[in-house]
Amino acid sequence: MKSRFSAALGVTSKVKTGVLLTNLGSPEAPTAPALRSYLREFLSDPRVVEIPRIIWLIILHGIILRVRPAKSAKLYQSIWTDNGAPLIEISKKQRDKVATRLQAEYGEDVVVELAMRYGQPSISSALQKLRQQGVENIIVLPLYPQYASPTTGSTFDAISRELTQWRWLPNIHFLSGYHTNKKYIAALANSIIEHVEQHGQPDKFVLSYHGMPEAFRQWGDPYYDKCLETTKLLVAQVNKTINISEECFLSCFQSRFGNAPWLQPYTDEVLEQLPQQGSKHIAILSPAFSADCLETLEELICENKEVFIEAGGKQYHYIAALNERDDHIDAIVDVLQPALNSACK
Ligand SMILES: C=CC1=C(C)c2cc3[nH]c(cc4nc(cc5[nH]c(cc1n2)c(C)c5CCC(=O)O)C(CCC(=O)O)=C4C)c(C)c3C=C
Ligand SMILES: [Fe+2]
Ligand SMILES: [Fe+2]
Repeated sequence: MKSRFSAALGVTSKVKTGVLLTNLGSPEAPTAPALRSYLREFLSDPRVVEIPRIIWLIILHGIILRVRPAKSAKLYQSIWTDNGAPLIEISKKQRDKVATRLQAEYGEDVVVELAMRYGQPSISSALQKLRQQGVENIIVLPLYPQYASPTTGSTFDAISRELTQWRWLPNIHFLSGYHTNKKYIAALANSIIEHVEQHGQPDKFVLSYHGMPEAFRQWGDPYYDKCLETTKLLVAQVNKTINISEECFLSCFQSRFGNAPWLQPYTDEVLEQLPQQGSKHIAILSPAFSADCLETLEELICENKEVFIEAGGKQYHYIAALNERDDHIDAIVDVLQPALNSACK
C-alpha cells in the first residue's frame, strides 16, 4: 500500500520511515577558499559562538576568516585521503552498514540517509531526499553520543529550519544523545581491551573529549556531566574484563578555540604533566567522536603526541574512534531501535 506521502507526491515507493544520521561535516577541499566557506557557516552558528552577534561578526569577518582558513587548510591537507575528508568517508560507511542492518530487520520500509550540519551532504538535501521517497516518519540521530547545544542542539535547529518550508510534516523523532547506551559503552570498552591485548597496559588511559567554552556549562549545557558519566560507565565496563584501577583513566578536553576558558583539564596540559608524574606510556582515545576526524587524526595523533614526547613521554598510542566497527553499528542500531519499533509497528 502506498503511504499518504508517496500518494500525494505521485511516487510509487512503499517506503515509510526514514532514518537520518548526521554529523558535523568537513570542508569540500583542503584549501583556504573551501575552509573559508566551511568556517563561515560553522562559526556563524549562534549555538557555536555565543558572544554578542554584532561583535562576533566583526571579529569573524575582520580577523578569523582572514587568518584561520589558510592555517586550517594545512591541517586538513595532512589528513585528506583520495576519498576526501575522513569524517565524510567514515560517515558514509556507517550509513551503508546501518542501512544494511535495518533493511535486513525491517525490510524496504526503512531508508537511511546521511547529512552534515555544515557543508555537504546538507541537512536540507537529505531531508528532501527522504520526502521524495515518501517517508511518513523521520528519525534523526546526530552521531554525537553526549548531547551538547553547539552540536546536537544546532542540528535540531537546522532540521527545524528546513521543515518550516514543508507544508505537510512527517512524524519527527529527534534522538538527542546516547552517552549511557550499553552497546556504545561496550564498543568503547572493546576498543580499549583490544588495545591492551595488542600493546600491553599503559600507565594511563587519556579520554580526551572535544571541549567547549566553560561558560556554556555554567549556563546549563549538560555536555560536561555527560562526558564524565560516559567515562564512569566505561571504566566499570572495562573492569568486567581486565582489572584496571579507576585512577588509570583521566578525562580531559581538547580543541580549545579563542581566549575564553574552556572545559578543563585541557588535554595538552594533561599530556605535558603526565611524564613528570611518572606516566610515560599512555593510550589516548576520544569517546565523543563517533568518527575519526581532524580533531583526532591531526590534533590527537600528531600535535598532542609531540607535546607528550617533548615532555619526556615514551609510548603514545591512539585508540581509533568507533568508526564503522561492527559493535559500533550494533550500538547505533540499538539507539534507533525504540523509535523504529514504534514507527514500524
Ligand atoms: C568555536 C567553537 C567550537 C565549539 C563550541 C565546538 C564544539 C564541538 N565541536 C565538536 C566536534 C567537532 N569539531 C570539529 C572541528 C572544529 N571545531 C571548531 C570549533 C568549535 N567546536 C572548529 C573551528 C573546527 C574546525 C577545524 C579547525 O579549523 O580547527 C570536528 C572535525 C571536523 C572535521 O572535518 O574533521 C568535529 C567532529 C563537538 C563534539 C563539540 C562540542 C561538544
Ligand atoms: Fe568543534
Ligand atoms: Fe583542533
